[in-house]
Amino acid sequence: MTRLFNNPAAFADEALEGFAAAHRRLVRCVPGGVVRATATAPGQVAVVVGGGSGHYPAFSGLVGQGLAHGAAVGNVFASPSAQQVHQVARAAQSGGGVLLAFGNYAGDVLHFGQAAERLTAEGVPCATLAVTDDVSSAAAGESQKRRGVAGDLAVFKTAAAAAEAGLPLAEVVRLARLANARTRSFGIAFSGCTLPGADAPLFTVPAGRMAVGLGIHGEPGLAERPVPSADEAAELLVSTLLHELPEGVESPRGQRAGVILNGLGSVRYEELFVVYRQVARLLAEAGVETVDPEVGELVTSFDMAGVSLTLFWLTDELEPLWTAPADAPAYRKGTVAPVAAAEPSTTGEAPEAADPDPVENTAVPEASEPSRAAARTALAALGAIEATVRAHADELGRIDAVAGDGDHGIGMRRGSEAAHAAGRRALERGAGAGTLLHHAADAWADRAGGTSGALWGVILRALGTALGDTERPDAHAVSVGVDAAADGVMRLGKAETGDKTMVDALVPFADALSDAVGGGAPLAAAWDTAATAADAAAEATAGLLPRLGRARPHAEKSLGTPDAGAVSLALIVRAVHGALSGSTA
Ligand SMILES: Nc1ncnc2c1ncn2[C@@H]1O[C@H](COP(=O)(O)OP(=O)(O)O)[C@@H](O)[C@H]1O
Ligand SMILES: O=C(COP(=O)(O)O)[C@@H](O)CO
Repeated sequence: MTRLFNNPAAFADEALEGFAAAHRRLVRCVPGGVVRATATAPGQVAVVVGGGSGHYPAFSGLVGQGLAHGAAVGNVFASPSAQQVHQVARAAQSGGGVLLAFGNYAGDVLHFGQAAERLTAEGVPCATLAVTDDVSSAAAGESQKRRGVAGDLAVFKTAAAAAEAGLPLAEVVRLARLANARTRSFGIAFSGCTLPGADAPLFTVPAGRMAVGLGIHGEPGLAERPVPSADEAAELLVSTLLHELPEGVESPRGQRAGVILNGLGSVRYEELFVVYRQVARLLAEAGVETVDPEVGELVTSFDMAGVSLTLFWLTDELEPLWTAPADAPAYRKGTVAPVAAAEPSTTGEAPEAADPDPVENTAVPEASEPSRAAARTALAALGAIEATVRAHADELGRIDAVAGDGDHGIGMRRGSEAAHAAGRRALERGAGAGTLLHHAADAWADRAGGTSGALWGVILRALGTALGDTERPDAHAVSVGVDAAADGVMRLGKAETGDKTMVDALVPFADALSDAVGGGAPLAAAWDTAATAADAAAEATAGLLPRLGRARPHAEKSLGTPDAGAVSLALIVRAVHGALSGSTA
């Protein structure tokens, strides 16, 4: 239970503010997250990590000498936005290029990927790496689908120590990839976590049982077993990881391994040590030499009662990177060489150099009167979207919690509120429909983060591009925009119909709209027909098994429950129909 909070929606921002105030010697806040407060050598590669809040010390607590140069910090259990990642990377980089490293989650992959594209286009060499250490989240042959959990630390530490040693970006990336390929984690849980403001945990485990194969976002485990003794828990963790050795490790005997026994949030340190006692014995029996083991909370999930074990199979070149000194708020090792506090100039960018507010600082292109009239309708539609998302936020969170992380309502609410506010400011400045929707798109993606934030940004941007600022948009233009939105979502998210995502509501909606418009129906009537199709299609996702995203490892659990993103899309297009019916567009 998270007991101390003010406004749950502000929890992540307020926690970050307090964290930075407590660790001023080591970190400083920049828009989007934190960077080192200490100077970085010019030309050094910057390792920028990040992810959602709720996992402390991941990710902000791992920023400091010998560890990350910056962390982009998202909302609770939601990836930071591309804009946040970009801002943190600009502030952290010092001329040697940037490695963006994060756990392999859909939202992180989308947003860090977009930020990387933007940095590269600006001339900052940039690479990305998604950590995939969780053996329970996909089979060994599909390791690229695995989630990133406590093995994040092994990969981040390797990359950062390589950067600190002055290696160029290509070498830092190679070593970080090698570390990822040789890191495996597995966990168990006794109870789920409760998000700030929520009145129930994201999952529960019956008394006397434990969940096996946990995630770090309150995803339920993949199986249940009786609660073991500490020694039996150690046996399960060790045997599972020894069962799946990485390529290049034929047998555990004679190997050297970094070890992380990680508490997920409410397992006490003494309990961890009792378990570690047996972990160490079993590894020794198997002939594994442990190197600098870590026992403590390294990647948490609020107050979740759980434990995970990570083995980082070392090589001669990885071991010195694992044992290298570091000084971060939540991770200290050895003694780092003293360095001066960072001057804005040593980070390559002034810390205040945030991306300008797109609405306040971008010239609003001239728009025709018919397009400004359409912009008023678009704003009314954004208002209707905000209202319907607010009214259904709890329900969307509950649907998402069945097999996902329960944050869909929170993210959609943040995004829709920001989009409506940005649209209002754009209209006040005389924007046409296209520009208004572009501003709303950027605001949604930036404020919401997460998978749906990136995808709703794509939807609104595609619509804005189709409507433009000069013509009076007709039903055909709107339908073309919706088709482009569906194409854009599938291109970015790589989901197809049948994967149990929002695509399963968006594509039928786009097709039905296009058919009705092609048949001569006026926009409001065509939209009505299409919204009905989207509703039916969203309901029908209850019968699908997820093949992508957070829910995929829990496919069976999600059977019988519709996809949260498909449901929110159907609710939204129904609400927009109300706004269109009242307009002359
Ligand atoms: N690759 C994808 N393509 C399209 N939609 C996706 C994809 N992955 C997930 N989604 C949609 O995103 C929804 C979850 O959104 P959100 O709560 O923001 O996710 P997360 O917390 O996983 O980032 C899912 O219900 C699904 O509809
Ligand atoms: O939840 C996280 C990011 O994944 P999403 O797919 O955006 O939910 C985050 O906590 C781990 O980085």
